[in-house]
Amino acid sequence: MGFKMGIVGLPNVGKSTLFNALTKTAAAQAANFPFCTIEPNIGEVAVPDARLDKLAATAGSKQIIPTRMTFVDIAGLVKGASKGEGLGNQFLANIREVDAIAHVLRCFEDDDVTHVEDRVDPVADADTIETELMLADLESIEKRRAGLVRKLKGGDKEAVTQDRLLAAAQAALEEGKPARTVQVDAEDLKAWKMLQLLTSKPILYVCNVDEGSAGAGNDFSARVAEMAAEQGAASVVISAQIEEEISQLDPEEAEMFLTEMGLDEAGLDRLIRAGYELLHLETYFTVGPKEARAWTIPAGTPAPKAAGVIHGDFEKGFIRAETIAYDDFVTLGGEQKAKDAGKMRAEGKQYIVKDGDVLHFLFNT
Ligand SMILES: Nc1ncnc2c1ncn2[C@@H]1O[C@H](COP(=O)(O)OP(=O)(O)OP(=O)(O)O)[C@@H](O)[C@H]1O
Ligand SMILES: [Mg+2]
Repeated sequence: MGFKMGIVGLPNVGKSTLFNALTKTAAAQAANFPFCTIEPNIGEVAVPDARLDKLAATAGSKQIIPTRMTFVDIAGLVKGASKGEGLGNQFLANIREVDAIAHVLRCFEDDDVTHVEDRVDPVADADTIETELMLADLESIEKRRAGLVRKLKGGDKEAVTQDRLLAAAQAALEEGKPARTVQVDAEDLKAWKMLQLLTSKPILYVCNVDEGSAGAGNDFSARVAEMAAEQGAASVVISAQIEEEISQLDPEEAEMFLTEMGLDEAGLDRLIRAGYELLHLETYFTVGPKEARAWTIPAGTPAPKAAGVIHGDFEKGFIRAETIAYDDFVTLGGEQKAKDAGKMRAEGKQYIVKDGDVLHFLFNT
């Protein structure tokens, strides 16, 4: 499956620095000039989950394999981007392809680091980007609706749904509201997602603050948090520069460094988890002596589909899932003991997997 989070924002706000920190590489060129990034950088990031370590310790698993999420570092956008300014439309396709947006906002003062608009104002920056995305959506909606006219005359059912959804998005956008404010019925969700509207994607604001504000945030990030709350969006505070430094350290050094800075965990972990929540993703585990492994599923996934994440055959030949809740597994002391205590359930095809389930799939091939 794979879930993709796009890193979006004005040029030179720290997107590539953040990407490098997340992927613990120097894969993306990060430098103090606008439009440093042109081609998107794509990287997979382990989703931190303390439960996985506990499960591995309980079962004596040799290897720990976290689940992963993809981040895409996208070129910076500027005012007029929807009309071709800056890198123009090139980046829009990159944004269309992601499942959610991490919108990086500059929340640090530093006269040496260029701001494309020569001032630090994250709320205005957020507005600049959102406006461009809304304009791009409006333009693409107009084009697409014009392209549907013939099919609509023919009564094509799919076209009718598409046009109805596009019209709803258009109405919101014309009122200056992003497409994500449109209430979509459950049965339309799939078609809605297929429209890939830029402003329909869930958004997480990332406040890139100065080193000293990594713990408590600053006035800029407080204003972003306020704006996010008004929109019903999430925001996290992070210092991309510090995170990049921490990501280069070995785990013990990193822990010491975090303590020194008064942080209880790396901002990246919070960011990755926030992204996971934003996408309504959940985790189930497979645990044995060889490995303890985490797998990602959308919330509400039935057992056979969850099995299919491991292998298509698991889904096709699904018989049942031996299921132990995470807490039972850990407090009772592993699979056998949980089973002895009557805490292993045999779940069938209708079972909706719960976050934290430890599963063992039985299947036919
Ligand atoms: N929290 C921070 N505090 C101070 N400087 C920072 C911080 N985060 C990033 N920077 C600096 O800002 C500059 C731009 O960073 P980066 O290249 O990551 O931006 P970008 O958003 O990817 O830009 P572009 O859109 O041009 O690709 C770099 O010099 C980086 O070191
Ligand atoms: Mg960059």
